[in-house]
Amino acid sequence: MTTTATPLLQVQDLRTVFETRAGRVFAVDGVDVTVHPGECLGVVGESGSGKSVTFSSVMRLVRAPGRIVNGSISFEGRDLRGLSVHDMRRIRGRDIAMTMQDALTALNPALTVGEQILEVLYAHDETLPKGRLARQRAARAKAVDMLELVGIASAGDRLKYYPHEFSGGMRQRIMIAIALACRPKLLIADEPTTALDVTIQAQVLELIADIRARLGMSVVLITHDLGVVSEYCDRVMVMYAGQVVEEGPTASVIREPLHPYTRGLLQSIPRLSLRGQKISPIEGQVPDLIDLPPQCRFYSRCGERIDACRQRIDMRDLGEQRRARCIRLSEGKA
Ligand SMILES: Nc1ncnc2c1ncn2[C@@H]1O[C@H](COP(=O)(O)OP(=O)(O)OP(=O)(O)O)[C@@H](O)[C@H]1O
Ligand code: NI
Repeated sequence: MTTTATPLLQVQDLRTVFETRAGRVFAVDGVDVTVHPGECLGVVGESGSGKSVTFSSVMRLVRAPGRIVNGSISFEGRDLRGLSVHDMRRIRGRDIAMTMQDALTALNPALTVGEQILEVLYAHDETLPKGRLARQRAARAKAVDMLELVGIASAGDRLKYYPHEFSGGMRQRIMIAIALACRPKLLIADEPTTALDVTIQAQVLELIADIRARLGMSVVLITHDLGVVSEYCDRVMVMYAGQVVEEGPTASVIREPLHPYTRGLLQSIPRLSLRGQKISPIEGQVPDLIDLPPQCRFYSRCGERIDACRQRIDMRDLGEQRRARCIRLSEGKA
């Protein structure tokens, strides 16, 4: 990966809102994302920070009452927001695939896993032969390959199983198999492991890393776990209350976090917090995303706040691919 290469995905100033009875929820509020070819980008932040909505917006899968109100989404230089529904469907599955947070609801309970993989292949795989029988045979062979690739034994037989006949970990693998069926250039994995026990978590993550290396694809890994990010991601983007608050190469962000929120996240993880430091969760709650005052969104929870934080805070470019949204950085301390 070189930083000068044209990005695979570039999102600028994305805003996605939900119109609710209580008011307009600014779920994603001015988010920029860059994913380079071949890299793995980690996206972290507490529950409700806008991680899933950001990437559902990229896939144009946000449902009413949600909608994208601003921003550009460019994939290999093509503007995804301007594509027809038909063209967008071709991009999904073929170029970009996303696995959803909840595998059980994301899979269709009424179809066998084989049928679900075949559906994707028939819709997107242009390398399948034309004749009906040859096409069926080739697609089935590919479906078996995909299940084997994600480590499911007796794949040929398992094609006939329904989603509920698999364990949670297996269902995540199946979702990954479906996502990878057309060899996308970008895989967006939304919390692929939260529901799983530690051993299976590691297996699923190793699997994604392995396939990424073999297929040369880019990965966006959405997770609560900075430990996972430190192990698997080249760069990390930290989200808080609908905004990106810090971004940079993983090793340097973990070694020297610039935003107080990132420091808070690190201190709440036993295996990453600095030795001798007390492990402590961040106190307080994420602010209500309706009627946000123009001030640092972390203000109420920040131990380092000053009066000047009560104004609009922009992202600052700090060199060496580091960016953070904290006014105290300009004072030379943060
Ligand atoms: N259907 C909806 N209606 C109203 N608001 C919504 C809806 N879906 C999401 N939101 C708002 O968008 C915010 C961001 O949600 P999102 O799912 O992106 O968070 P997340 O960072 O993925 O959290 P988690 O880690 O729990 O998955 C939520 O806090 C919520 O306020
Ligand atoms: Ni989410």
